[in-house]
Amino acid sequence: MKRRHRQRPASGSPAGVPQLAASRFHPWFADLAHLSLWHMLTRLPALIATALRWSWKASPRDTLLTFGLNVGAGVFSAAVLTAVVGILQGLFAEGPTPERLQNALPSLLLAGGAVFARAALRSGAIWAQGRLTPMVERAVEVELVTLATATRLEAFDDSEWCDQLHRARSMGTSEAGRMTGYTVDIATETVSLLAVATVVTVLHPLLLPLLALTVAPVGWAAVRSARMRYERMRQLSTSRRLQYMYTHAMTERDSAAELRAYAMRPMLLEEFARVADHVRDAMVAVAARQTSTRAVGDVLAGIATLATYAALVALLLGGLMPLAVAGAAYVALGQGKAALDRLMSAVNSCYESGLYLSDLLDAFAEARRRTRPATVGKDPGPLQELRVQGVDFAYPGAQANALTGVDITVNRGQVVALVGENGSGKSTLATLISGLYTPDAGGITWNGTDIADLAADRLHARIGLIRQQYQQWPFSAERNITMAAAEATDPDRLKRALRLSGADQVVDELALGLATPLDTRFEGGEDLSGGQRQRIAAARGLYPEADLVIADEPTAALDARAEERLFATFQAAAEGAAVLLITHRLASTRSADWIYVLDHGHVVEQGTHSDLMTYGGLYAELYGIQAAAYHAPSPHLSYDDTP
Ligand SMILES: Nc1ncnc2c1ncn2[C@@H]1O[C@H](COP(=O)(O)OP(=O)(O)OP(=O)(O)O)[C@@H](O)[C@H]1O
Repeated sequence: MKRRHRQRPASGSPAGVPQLAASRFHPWFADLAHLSLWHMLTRLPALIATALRWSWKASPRDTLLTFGLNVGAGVFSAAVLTAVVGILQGLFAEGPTPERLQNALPSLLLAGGAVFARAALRSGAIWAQGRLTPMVERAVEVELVTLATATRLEAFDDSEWCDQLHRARSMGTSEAGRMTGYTVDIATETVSLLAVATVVTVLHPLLLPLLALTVAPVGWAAVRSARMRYERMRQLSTSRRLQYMYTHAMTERDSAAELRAYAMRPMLLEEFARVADHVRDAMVAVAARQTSTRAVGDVLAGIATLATYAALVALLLGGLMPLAVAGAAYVALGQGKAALDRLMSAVNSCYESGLYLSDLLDAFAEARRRTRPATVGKDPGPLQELRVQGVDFAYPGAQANALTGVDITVNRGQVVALVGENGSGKSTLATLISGLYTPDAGGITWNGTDIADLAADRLHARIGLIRQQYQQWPFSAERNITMAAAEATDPDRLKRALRLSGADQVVDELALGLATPLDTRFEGGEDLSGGQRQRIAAARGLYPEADLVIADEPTAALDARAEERLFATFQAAAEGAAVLLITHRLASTRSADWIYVLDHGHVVEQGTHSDLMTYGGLYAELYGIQAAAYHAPSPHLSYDDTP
């Protein structure tokens, strides 16, 4: 028996509001809040390489253009700086003014040309990057949905995988696009900084250490302030999740009716206000710390700048540096500081985005691990016999098995019923038989071959599934039944499925008939009643003309006439196929060829209706309870029929 390991709840919920379970949604915030610059710089190359690989995959041409043009623009920035040095040297040289102007003219022309070239390259780079970012986003989004939809169903019962996928979907794909921009910024600013470093070294060897002195506090302050941002995100992530949950519950259509019917508004508003106050207080507290750290950074940067300029003046007064060089150094140091500021910001952002990108790539790898190719395996062939032998199954993280040692057989031409009380394992068994879950022990065979060895796509094509919890897709009524593109629809099969399920009456009442979108968010979209939805779901299961129809509570929402019609359909369907029927309506199991009774995941009884009634066990008891309800005397009505 499996044991569930409960996670300790995360702190961060305001008093009086339920504690949220620990979030795995923002695992990076804690790391980032304690990050050292060195750690960041050592991991950065690998993250940048990953971003470049995706950019290249998305569009080699735009990647080359984006980086080439940006780096080119950085080189022309260096040319501008060199020209400025030339201009200053020309202007501050000895001699009459016209001569000095003439000396400065070539540098002036060079500066003008370089500024023009830089602007042209920047425009080109912005255009190329504007194309590249959506291409990268598209590439990762397509990869994500391609891989996520191929994973096996049980992956979605694992909350760790669901969190990982949610994170990849909501953060990874957008951050992957941004990462390209940050990588470009790092390349551009590195070129600018190298250019400044080269120019100042040429001007005077002492200027390079002075440049380093000026920029060090800027770098320190940038890393500190980023760390505080992460710290704030970490502190608030639980409250933000709570806020999101409450906002969702108070503004969505699904919860709107209950919110009003149960007069939940005051209670929800009060809890929401408590969470909002908590967020506000935390923000205010962090803002104070952030301001003081930023002030320290600014003061240090100011002191360093003053020291640098004092050193420049000292060099100037000591006759160690001509005035023109000092002027150029002043300009260069200012540019170097600005370039480093931008570089540090790009490094921070790139690192953060890179973590989400690596998270996304981990999700890709995890999805591949959880996938079994649908097309690999044998063809199941028409069903003769389906056997479930000694099957055990537990949901991931569940305390107990949902099924233990289950044996059942379904033969072609039979209607086999699964009955049992709530939670006894009927739906789980149906899901295993349809090949969506894999048993932990035992096996399920289709004509003697384990279904794990069959091609999943061909197996699914032979099974018509009417699920207990069916999804109404934001598609037309037709596509909600065929689950395929319009051009792939088989009109005869569609007509048959509509007739057998009773969905024909539903479609007749829709304004646009089969073309009506079953979602009011679409133009002409309509909503269906619970029973109408169930008829559509039944038609979906009957459309494939399958060898095995698995019907899990197919009539729970149907009216008496529709229910009778659907059960008759199953009887008829069984003539050419097999039907596995799960139902609590025991009147309809009387005519089943065989009945299995499940209790706490075990098959506890089996036989025909009369066998089980004679046996006098759980089935007879449940049947008796239902029958008694129909025989019970009523002041207004009296039924003398059994169910
Ligand atoms: N996705 C899931 N993750 C974890 N446990 C699950 C999941 N689905 C079902 N269970 C558990 O497995 C057991 C069997 O559930 P199952 O849905 O198969 O019962 P059932 O017989 O179909 O019930 P009902 O008559 O209410 O539809 C129950 O204890 C249930 O709580």
